[in-house]
Amino acid sequence: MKIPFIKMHGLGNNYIYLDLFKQEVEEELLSDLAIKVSDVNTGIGSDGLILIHPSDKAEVGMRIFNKDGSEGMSCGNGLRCTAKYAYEYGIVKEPIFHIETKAGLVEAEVDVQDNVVNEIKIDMGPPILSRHEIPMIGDSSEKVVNETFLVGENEHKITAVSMGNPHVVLFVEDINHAPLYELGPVIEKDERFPEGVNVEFIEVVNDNEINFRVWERGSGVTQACGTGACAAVVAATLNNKVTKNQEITVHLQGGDLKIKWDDRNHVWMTGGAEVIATGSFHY
Ligand SMILES: N[C@@H](CCC[C@H](N)C(=O)O)C(=O)O
Repeated sequence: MKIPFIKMHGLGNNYIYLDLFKQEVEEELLSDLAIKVSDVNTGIGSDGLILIHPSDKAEVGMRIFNKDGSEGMSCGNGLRCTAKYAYEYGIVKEPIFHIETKAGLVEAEVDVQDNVVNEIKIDMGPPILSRHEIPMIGDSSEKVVNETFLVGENEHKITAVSMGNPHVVLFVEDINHAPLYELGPVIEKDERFPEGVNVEFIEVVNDNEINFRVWERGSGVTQACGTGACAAVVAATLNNKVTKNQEITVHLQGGDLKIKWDDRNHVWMTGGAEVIATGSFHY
């Protein structure tokens, strides 16, 4: 079977995208297909698979599968790439439209010059802060802010935020020494997070800037995570390290995102998206 695809990235967070407006792929194949296309040696090489699909709730829908074949609920970088594709390939005609994800609807606005989408702003909606909704095991339904979290005998301080998908944020002094590979995979699979968790390390540079690294649930280290950058700004605000309702530049490994948690409790993400290649995957 030959499956037409487009490969796109948002700040280096790269996925194989399938346009389900033009083709059908059986549901039972999707998890395995994500694993196969992501393999850098025997596949195309990517952080996972994203489906751009017709929706009865919005102009366009998006589903994300991680590298290990697990399905995520949302993907910030994937949303910007989906928005770019939807506009440039004529699925939508207006610059403001909605995208359906498993976590709900988001609003996208594309900035277009000469029919090319340069920048995309997404209203990611309100962050979810109650422990049970993240979900994280524990007695109270309070927010998880600067909570002591034991890994073996070592104490860490965590803040947990869901942007439709679960994130845990840890503050570090120096981003270049963040224990990504040591703590990332351990916290991702910790039993206190029944659905697993994405793990972010952030260094607050000043009131307007954050340095960021991520270990993603189901994909490991990636160059960027859009929902993670939103969670990072929410966590930094909850810990009084940045001010609410102002735009924060998040420096990810693959580039910068502008994130704002506004007074209406919505998180806004603004950044770019790029096409890498098109082709057919032989499955
Ligand atoms: N890279 C994404 C998030 C992808 C899903 C995540 N790994 C999960 O399982 O929740 C982003 O840009 O947000």
